[in-house]
Amino acid sequence: MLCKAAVLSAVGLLSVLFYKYVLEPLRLQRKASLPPGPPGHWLFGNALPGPYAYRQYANLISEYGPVISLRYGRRIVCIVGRYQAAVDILVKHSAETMDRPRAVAAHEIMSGGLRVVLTGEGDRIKRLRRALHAFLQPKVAETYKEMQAKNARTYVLDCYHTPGEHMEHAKKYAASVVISMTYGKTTPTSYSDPEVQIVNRCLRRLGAALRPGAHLVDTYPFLQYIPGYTSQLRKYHQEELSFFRSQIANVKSQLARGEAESCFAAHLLREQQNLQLSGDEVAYLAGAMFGAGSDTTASSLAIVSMAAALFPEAQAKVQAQLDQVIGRERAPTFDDEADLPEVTAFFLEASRWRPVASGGFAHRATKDIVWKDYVIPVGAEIVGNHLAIARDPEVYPDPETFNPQRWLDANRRLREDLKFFTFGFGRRICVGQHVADNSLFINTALTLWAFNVSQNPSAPIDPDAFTDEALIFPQPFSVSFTPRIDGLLEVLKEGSD
Ligand code: HEM
Repeated sequence: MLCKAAVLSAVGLLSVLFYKYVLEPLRLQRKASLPPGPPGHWLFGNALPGPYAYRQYANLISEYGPVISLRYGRRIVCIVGRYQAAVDILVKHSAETMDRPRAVAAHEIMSGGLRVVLTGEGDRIKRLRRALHAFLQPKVAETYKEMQAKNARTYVLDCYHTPGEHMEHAKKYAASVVISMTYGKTTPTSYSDPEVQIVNRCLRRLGAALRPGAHLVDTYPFLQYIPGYTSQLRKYHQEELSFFRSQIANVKSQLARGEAESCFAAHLLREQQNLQLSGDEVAYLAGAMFGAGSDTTASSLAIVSMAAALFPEAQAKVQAQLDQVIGRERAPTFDDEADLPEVTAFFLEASRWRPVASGGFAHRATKDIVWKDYVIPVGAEIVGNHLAIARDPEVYPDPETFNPQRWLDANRRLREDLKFFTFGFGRRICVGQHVADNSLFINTALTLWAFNVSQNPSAPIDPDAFTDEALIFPQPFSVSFTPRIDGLLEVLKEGSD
């Protein structure tokens, strides 16, 4: 009797697996309405892309059209690679594309389901984003400007003293700003600080877990129930959680002593009831700020320096405006922003030329989405490929050329009608975009005002040498920072008093 039941359960299980992993992929394969894409194996679908996937996808967009579809086993992935298609699919359908695909290893196990950037549609993401908005919306972002300007001056001084370490200085700037905002730490944060090293270790593990094909449990979630199979991933989660909890505990005791600086963690603790957040949601939300805001900003600053060195004529145009508006007796500040459209145009173009989130972050369709003659089926992953969109020749003519002037109108003012998706799409757009834009403005203005940034003739820059990660970073490169201001150190010091 027992034996018969066991056989029946085994047959039942095999039928379910056969349907899920053989019949369902075939059904999806036959769906004539999917956007076009390269042919794949009848059962397994397309081969995983290998290194520099974001470049390969951008090439497929040039070959097959603005939206392509690929199939990896049961997963359908649609890549959106042109501006208007991104507006049509990811902006106009933002309610149906705000979900994230399931990430068993990276999110459910390694992050305990708590990491904001990987959280799917539902009540939790609404609560988390509401809490983030309250702290990062444009009006509140204004209040960080003074701290950002102070750190930007330190960045310029650091580049002056040790130009060979300019990328470390960019990382120090970004880490200092985000840690000051999050935990209220006011002293500069070095990348070698133990706390930063712990967060970076966790982020590296996360990045590795997010690589397609990294963990079999993502394809076969039932594996997580095999005792011991995911114990390493669970250990990583415990390590990260206890670190995030310890940071919150520090702020809690500062609050109890009445010594807490005004910061995101203090705000979350004070408003925890209203925001309806659990203790661990608070810990992870604060911890996630570093992951989301640090390397993104640091990489963007390094790309600005790279572009300045590679394109001296574009740099000179910004400096001409800086000389005219600011002169050389004082340093630019946030108050000058409206009068310095060349500065903004320069960093907007740098962010388009080498988009930090080149591959884009995956969204997931919660309904069938009709686009032109195609249907993106419910459950499909939708990824806006920033690199391909940045190369859309209809929106950015001559897209390979670095040309900040494309962002300005005939009156040399910033164009209202030209946009790029540096910060992503729809209801998952980056919540830190205002803080990030402020960082880019003040650092670009101060750096190009203070220095002529140039290539080192003995070490020419390779403009394509970038890391192969979810957030791309330039490979180390050398630049010279030649002061253009007499008494630079004194002028910088005067403004900061
Ligand atoms: C130049 C710097 C930055 C860039 C290029 C950038 C880019 C992005 C992108 C592309 C996304 C994903 C959007 C999508 O899914 O479509 C994102 C999400 C996010 N960003 Fe940023 N970001 C930057 C700075 C920051 C900063 C400074 C913070 C916080 C202080 C921040 C916090 C976040 C958070 C919390 C999310 C997750 C939002 C969600 O999944 O709902 N970012 N960012």
